[in-house]
Amino acid sequence: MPRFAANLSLMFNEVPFLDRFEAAARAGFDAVEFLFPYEHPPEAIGARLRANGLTQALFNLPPGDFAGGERGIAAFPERFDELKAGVDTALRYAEATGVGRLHLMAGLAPWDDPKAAESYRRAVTWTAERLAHAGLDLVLEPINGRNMPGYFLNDFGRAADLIRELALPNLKLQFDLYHCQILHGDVTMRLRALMPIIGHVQTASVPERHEPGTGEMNDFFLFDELDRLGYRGFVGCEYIPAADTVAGLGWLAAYKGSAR
Ligand SMILES: O=C(O)C(=O)CO
Repeated sequence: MPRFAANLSLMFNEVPFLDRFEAAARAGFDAVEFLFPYEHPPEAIGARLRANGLTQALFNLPPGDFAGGERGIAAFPERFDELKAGVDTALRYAEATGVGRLHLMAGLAPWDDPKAAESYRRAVTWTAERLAHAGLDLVLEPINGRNMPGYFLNDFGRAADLIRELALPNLKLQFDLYHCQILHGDVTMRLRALMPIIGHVQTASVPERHEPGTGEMNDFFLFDELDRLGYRGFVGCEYIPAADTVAGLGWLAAYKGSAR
């Protein structure tokens, strides 16, 4: 059975961020992920992880002004120095949390803009090499345009091509089952084709981005498929609970009960 990580940016919003670690552990999770930790000191995050026996599965590198609408800066050549400083910041959090992989967001820019494309390649290469020295993977995630209009990396094939072309050993794909279904469909076949380069998986129901098992996909089949394909990483539960987070965890109990 895959190892599920609660996404603390979307789940357990009933309590303040730092209290979500305990809430996730009490609900039965042994791993967590979140978008950004940067409003809290690294030591505070590390302490919550340790106090609750949790593993940090993933978080994102600094994305620019997220509250102001930015969704990453890697595609902007004039932001390269800021990106490099952000990597240093993220590495302090990586050390405090023991995380094994970080996600680099691209930004809102057209894929066919040559300046954006060149900037993205340079940022990805530089960041992956920097993270390699710290023993970390870098993951890239295609994101659908309904949730993030104008996002640069909005195609799984393009992401896979870039990862294969750069051929950096610690550069991998973040495969969100939800984004894949919305962007392309045929999720199982894409999992099979891309498994050798997948470094992290996320899940949510389609179309509402709620609990797995509540939408158009057979999420349990996909979780079983991850096992069949030998995936040993985490599955981040990056979904918006339909109501109360804990009340909505019936899907996890049902899946655990059905899994061999
Ligand atoms: O928006 C998403 O799906 C993300 O995972 C951003 O990191």
